[in-house]
Amino acid sequence: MTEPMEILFVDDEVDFSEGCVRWFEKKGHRVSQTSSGQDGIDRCSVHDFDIVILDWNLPGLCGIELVQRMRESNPDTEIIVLTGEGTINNAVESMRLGVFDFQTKPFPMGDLERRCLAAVERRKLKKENTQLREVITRTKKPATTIIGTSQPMRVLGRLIDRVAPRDNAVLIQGESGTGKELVAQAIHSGSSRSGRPLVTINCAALPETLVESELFGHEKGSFTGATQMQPGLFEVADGSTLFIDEIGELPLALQPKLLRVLEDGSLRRIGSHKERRVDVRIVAATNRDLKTEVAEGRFREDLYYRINVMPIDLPPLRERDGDVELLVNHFLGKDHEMDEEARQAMVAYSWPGNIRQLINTLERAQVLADDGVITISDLPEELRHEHTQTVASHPTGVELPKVGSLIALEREHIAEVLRRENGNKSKAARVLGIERRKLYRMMKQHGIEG
Ligand SMILES: Nc1ncnc2c1ncn2[C@@H]1O[C@H](COP(=O)(O)OP(=O)(O)OP(=O)(O)O)[C@@H](O)[C@H]1O
Repeated sequence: MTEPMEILFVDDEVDFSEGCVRWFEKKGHRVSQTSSGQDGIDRCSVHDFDIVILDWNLPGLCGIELVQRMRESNPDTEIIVLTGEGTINNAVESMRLGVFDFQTKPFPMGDLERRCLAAVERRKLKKENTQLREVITRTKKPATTIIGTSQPMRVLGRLIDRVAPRDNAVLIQGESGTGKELVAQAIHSGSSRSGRPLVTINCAALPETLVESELFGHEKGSFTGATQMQPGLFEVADGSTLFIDEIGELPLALQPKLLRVLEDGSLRRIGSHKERRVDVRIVAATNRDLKTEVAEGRFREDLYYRINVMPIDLPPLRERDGDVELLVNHFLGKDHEMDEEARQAMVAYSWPGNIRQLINTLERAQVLADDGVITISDLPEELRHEHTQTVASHPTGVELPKVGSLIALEREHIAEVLRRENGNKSKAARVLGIERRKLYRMMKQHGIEG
């Protein structure tokens, strides 16, 4: 059984095309027909056919013009020319225009179906090529190993194994820097879609106006600056997984459009009337409480339920007993060591910025360390401070339950980084390992003056 194809016959010999339609429909393909070249062009501009089978000599439009206009309005659709009078010149000319095949009637139906299948194969390869090119230029490749053997991380590992092979949407929730992108990558790697690359978009990293065009694509000239047609990341991720990071930042006006793709896989590029179909699994992540966002009218309830089919909550690093040591060993590398006091400070610290903050801290310490040995003096002030407090109040080394609210800690940390960077938000955001927009939002939440 071959995969069903969507085919349009454009031929003014109505008996002939009706015969073709019946034959192809019996084989399970979706087929339509028209006897007018202009109607064929119009249909192609609103529908994404796999193949158009064209007569070369239609009244009103010459073959070359017809092919040119079809290619312009639909560069992805493959064209097969089937004509009563085939001349070498016409065949050469149509091939030059990118037509897949040029055949003369009568042509056996079985052979025509085989040519169609070959054309669809070429269409798939072209699409895969475009996808790969886009993925290489528009996404970065995250690391793949998730480090951690603590109880919550073992539970998480089992959950990922269960969720990955299913095709439902997944919502990953967790504080900033807890590894949401890494988990998304693991889910994708464990799915049947893993042969294709994971495609990523971060809604917080893009200006609101660009999010729509990045996700859904745009046609040439659809807005100022749209000098080239660009497929959206949904099209790039066709057959694969799209990771939508910071989905809580998705503008309210765009949310119905996302809901629609999730419901029936259909979308329209900006500036296009043509409906396209995609087969994309969504993995979304957020560090906002989406339920609150729904309650406060910033996130659509229907979209929330649609993406929250399989929720995964990532624990913050401070709740992963024993994992800090493992992460330190992993990210320290072969060229550096860390003395005992520094290790204790790393373990005792509450890591409001989670693993990302830990990695940044180690990178900084590696630069400062003398002779490759990291000591407490190479660690940032907030770690030294917390360490001193722990040691002072617990000279016997008894494990101390952490005091003070995490929110207060987060506030203090942001304020301190801003102070150190003399109020420069871009630099502070880089040090904190978060996007600038997110820093602004957190400053607002914590009431930190900018
Ligand atoms: N368990 C882990 N093992 C190894 N590396 C990790 C782990 N968790 C996170 N990381 C690393 O920490 C960094 C931050 O992780 P990631 O970007 O996945 O976090 P996030 O939760 O998506 O953050 P944000 O909400 O800010 O986007 C990345 O470099 C990631 O590779």
